[in-house]
Amino acid sequence: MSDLLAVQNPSNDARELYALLSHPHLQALLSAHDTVSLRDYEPDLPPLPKDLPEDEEAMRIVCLVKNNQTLGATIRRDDVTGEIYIARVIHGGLADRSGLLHAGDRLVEVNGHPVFGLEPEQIIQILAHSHGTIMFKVVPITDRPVNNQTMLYVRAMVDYNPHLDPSIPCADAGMAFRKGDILEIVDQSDTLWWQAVKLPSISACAGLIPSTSLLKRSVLRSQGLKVGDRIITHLHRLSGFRRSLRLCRQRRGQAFGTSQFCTLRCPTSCYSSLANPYEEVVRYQHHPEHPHRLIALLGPSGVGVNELRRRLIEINPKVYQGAVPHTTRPPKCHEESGREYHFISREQFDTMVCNHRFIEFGELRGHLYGTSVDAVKDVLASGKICVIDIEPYVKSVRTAELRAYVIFIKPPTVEQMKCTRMNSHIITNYCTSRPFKDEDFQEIEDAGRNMEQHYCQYFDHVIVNDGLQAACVQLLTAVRRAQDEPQWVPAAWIRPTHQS
Ligand SMILES: Nc1ncnc2c1ncn2[C@@H]1O[C@H](COP(=O)(O)OP(=O)(O)OP(=O)(O)O)[C@@H](O)[C@H]1O
Repeated sequence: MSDLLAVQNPSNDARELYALLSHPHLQALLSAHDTVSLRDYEPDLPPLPKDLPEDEEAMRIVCLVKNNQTLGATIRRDDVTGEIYIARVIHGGLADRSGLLHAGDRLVEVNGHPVFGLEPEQIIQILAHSHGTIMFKVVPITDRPVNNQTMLYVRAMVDYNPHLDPSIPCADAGMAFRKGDILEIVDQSDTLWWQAVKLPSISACAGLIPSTSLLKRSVLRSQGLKVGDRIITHLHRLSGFRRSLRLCRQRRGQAFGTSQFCTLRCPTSCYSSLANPYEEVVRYQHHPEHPHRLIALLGPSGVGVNELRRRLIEINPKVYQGAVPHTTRPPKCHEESGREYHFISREQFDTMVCNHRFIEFGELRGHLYGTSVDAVKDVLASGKICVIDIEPYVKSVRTAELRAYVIFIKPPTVEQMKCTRMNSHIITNYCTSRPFKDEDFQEIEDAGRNMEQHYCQYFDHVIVNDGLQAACVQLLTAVRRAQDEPQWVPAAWIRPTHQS
């Protein structure tokens, strides 16, 4: 300031600088800076004793203030030496955020208690009874591994509860998840126990989850199987699957046992949650220039899947369309091949089955019916959104080719169905219908629960079909969202993986 004042005939810039520096706020800021920069912040440590041995280990004293959160670290005892080590530091937990404790650090004292020779449970007790600041004396690990892992996102295909898993090192550090949950795996450095957060994440702190191989083993064990056993997922015989038989689904029984259908596409035999308990997923935004995603609706028979599908198409037939099915039955006089059905011979139909060209097929009154992949692709190629209803075996539509967005139509409670379906009719057979009975509602509810329990991991969206109008609006919104907003999809759709 004084230098500036001393300048004779100061330039405009110098004058402006002087005016700025004279401003009281800036003066206060400069004064605060000078005060802080002159202060000595070094800790006042006692001088090191002169007779320290050469090989004295460098120790680190770490003080953490414990709040309601757990410390976010697990410990292990080396059975040979009796030393206690930090086994892992939970990503985002208190210890991790302090940046002062690392997996592999040797624990020497906790709050002044030497821990050598103690059992991990005894140390956990010391920690559990400590409040406020906890002091750890540790010998830091010398070669800390560099964490160069990339983020991995997976969809859980099975349920997991750490409190029911006897093999987890610390159940409280574990993270429970349900089928269909999206997990962000933040640490895979341990081959057995990974760390993950559930998305959308409300906590920055990760939890322990079993690695793929460990989870596979524990799921197999719970099913009474061993690693290496050939997994054949059973077709869950759920009562209440689609009854209207507009397309009679899944030709069951002897006919499919014939050699002709030996390569019959069995939607579940090779598609098992047990084989892949975590499905790798990526965030996928449908590109406006690519064909739309297929919309696949499923739900228990009688819940209203077809009613909703029909109404959606009716809203805007220029945008939404069903796929034209194939059949071996002869055309009726008003029918035209490629409009109501693709009329084909039994031999042609069998060839398509053998070539896996059907998403679903079945037999009704001696005739075969099926929805083909090509019929769906034709609709998609025309720029429309194809809407089909399927049985819950979704393997045939969860492909890179069709990229199906699966919507589960869930029944409301029996009491609610009694109100909303008072004037509706259930289709009991190919073409006959009658008013709903109470048993029908119970059957729909049971079948819905069963379906959800077995297949919820494949649902991208769930709509409760209570009021028809409201369900229709929800369907419209969900279908738009499927095309316009980013969604989690199997990584194999975007880049082939070993799972594909
Ligand atoms: N929310 C609703 N409120 C009232 N009636 C409904 C509702 N949803 C569907 N319905 C009626 O219930 C009956 C059965 O619906 P729909 O045929 O769509 O069942 P579905 O799920 O396709 O089963 P299926 O294929 O076995 O027939 C129809 O008469 C339909 O109009």
